[in-house]
Amino acid sequence: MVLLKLVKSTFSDVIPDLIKHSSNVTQWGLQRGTTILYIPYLPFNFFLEKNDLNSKQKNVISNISNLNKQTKMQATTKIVDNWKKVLNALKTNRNMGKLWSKAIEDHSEIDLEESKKLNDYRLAAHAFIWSKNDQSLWELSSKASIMMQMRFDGFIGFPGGLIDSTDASVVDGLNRELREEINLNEKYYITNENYFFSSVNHQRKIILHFYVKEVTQTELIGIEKAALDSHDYGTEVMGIIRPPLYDIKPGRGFNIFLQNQFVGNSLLQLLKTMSLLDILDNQTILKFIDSC
Ligand SMILES: O=c1[nH]cnc2c1ncn2[C@H]1C[C@H](O)[C@@H](COP(=O)(O)OP(=O)(O)O)O1
Repeated sequence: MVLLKLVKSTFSDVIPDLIKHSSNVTQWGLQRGTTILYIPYLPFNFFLEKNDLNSKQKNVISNISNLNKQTKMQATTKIVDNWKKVLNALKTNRNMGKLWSKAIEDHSEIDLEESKKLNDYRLAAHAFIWSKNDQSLWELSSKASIMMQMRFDGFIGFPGGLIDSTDASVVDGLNRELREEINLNEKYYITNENYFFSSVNHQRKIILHFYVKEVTQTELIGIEKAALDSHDYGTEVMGIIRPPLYDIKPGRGFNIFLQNQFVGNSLLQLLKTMSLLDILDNQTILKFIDSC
């Protein structure tokens, strides 16, 4: 990390546009004051292929590219460690209900290719449809609006469902479910590019695929309104909800929402996806769980 600080101060003069921004990453559990490089979205090859760079500059970019890989690995280890703390807090928090700690024990993450080998397992797929948020309530704001639903069984979950043998693919089955449950317009249909991660429950022999679709705030409101006309509205789907991501003191807001009952591993899917999309960092998630 110290090395990276050095790199930043030395090289930022050489290629100022390469180092877009550096940040304290306390949310990843690194010590305050630690600086890491935040590498721009453009791939390094983009810079290496630029004709106006001299060989020294290209060398610098190659070195930073290698450091970037190392930094990512270190940061990922920290994220994974912190994620374990989140899982542990979820398991041990008494206010979150026995059902929830069982859900965490029963589900584990599985690689997509690995999951294809479990061919006697049922498949289900659910979607995290969300937008960045530009609305605020008094002085409170949240970074995102996320679509979840109150189900017929009193549990909260994401729209989606079991994949049928008649569905041409997982994504086709998911879009069929989204049509039935939330009347999703086909222009928002999920594609393989929206795939995020998969979980498995070996006891119940089911694989849960999870997809993420970002839309604009206006589009999300349109999707929510259209859901009222869905086939399943009022029967399987009792209402569309948005998790209130607010941090309201004392102890109100998202931590109250966390005390609901969530179907399958949907709460894990919610927290993990918010963490990966940087909607809420792991430290904040831990704080919310601890204040349940
Ligand atoms: O949002 C969810 N996240 C993870 N797992 C979920 C979610 N919703 C349901 N489930 C589990 C529960 C079941 O084992 C299967 C399928 O349930 P469901 O979505 O109710 O399926 P149908 O609509 O009946 O096809 O996934």
